[in-house]
Amino acid sequence: MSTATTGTAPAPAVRVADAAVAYDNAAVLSGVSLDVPAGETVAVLGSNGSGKSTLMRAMLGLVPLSAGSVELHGTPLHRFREWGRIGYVPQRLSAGGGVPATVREVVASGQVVRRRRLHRATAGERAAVDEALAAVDLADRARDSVHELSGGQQQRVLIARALAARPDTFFMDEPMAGVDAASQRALARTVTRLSGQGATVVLVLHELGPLEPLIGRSVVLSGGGIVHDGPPPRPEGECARPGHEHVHPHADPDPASGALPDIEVPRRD
Ligand SMILES: Nc1ncnc2c1ncn2[C@@H]1O[C@H](COP(=O)(O)OP(=O)(O)OP(=O)(O)O)[C@@H](O)[C@H]1O
Repeated sequence: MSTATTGTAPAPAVRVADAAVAYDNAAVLSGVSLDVPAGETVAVLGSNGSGKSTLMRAMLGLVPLSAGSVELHGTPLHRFREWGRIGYVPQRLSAGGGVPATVREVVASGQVVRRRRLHRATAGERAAVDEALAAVDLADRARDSVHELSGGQQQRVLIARALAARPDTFFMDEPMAGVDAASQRALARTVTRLSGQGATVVLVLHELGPLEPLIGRSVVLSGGGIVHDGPPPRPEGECARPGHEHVHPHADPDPASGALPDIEVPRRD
């Protein structure tokens, strides 16, 4: 596995430099810059429509930049070829045109990018699929159609699909959305394990939830740009009470960093 280097320091897993994205000429992001060092776990937070998914999709070249650049592991996106290193968990399972697919088939499809050409799965690949299914507690549903699964279970299938290719850099877009509490804890354990193994994990989240102990850095989007990049804002006092559902930077220990807006985080049940 190669990692491009600049001098002696390894290249960041992700480098976004002065990036802008517009849909139909309407700016969604502008002047966004951030580095995610290899091995780091970062949460991207922000209110609905603040551009979290757009930023993640831009990091993967799934939406075009109108300005700026993105590098993955030191390589400009347009030249990046090591897609086997990348595991992407999109926000939700696409309808898929009603094509019947078993849970196992969908999970195994995550390995296609690893394969040079179509061939029967090797024992190692089958083992990786079994491992991924076990990691999300769906081993007993492997033969079922994904369409029979609940939304939360389908989300776990997407996570298993990303795990099956054994990438080292994960992009997860709201992996907790619509996932029951037990699955959320299982996912938190999975992310903890990946992080412990040195993986880079970029998560779009509405709230930190069970992932909170893992998140040392949060990037908060608002008004098309980054308004906070550092330790996650911690709720205190009134805002720490159960049912209080927003994340915002409270007493800022560093007055020089300026005032930061409240970030409303709606509950998603
Ligand atoms: N394909 C698209 N075409 C046009 N506008 C889009 C498209 N995708 C997103 N947008 C708009 O861009 C803005 C940012 O959307 P995005 O999904 O990135 O935000 P988000 O922070 O991930 O929101 P949410 O928390 O609701 O998922 C929104 O105003 C959205 O309506």
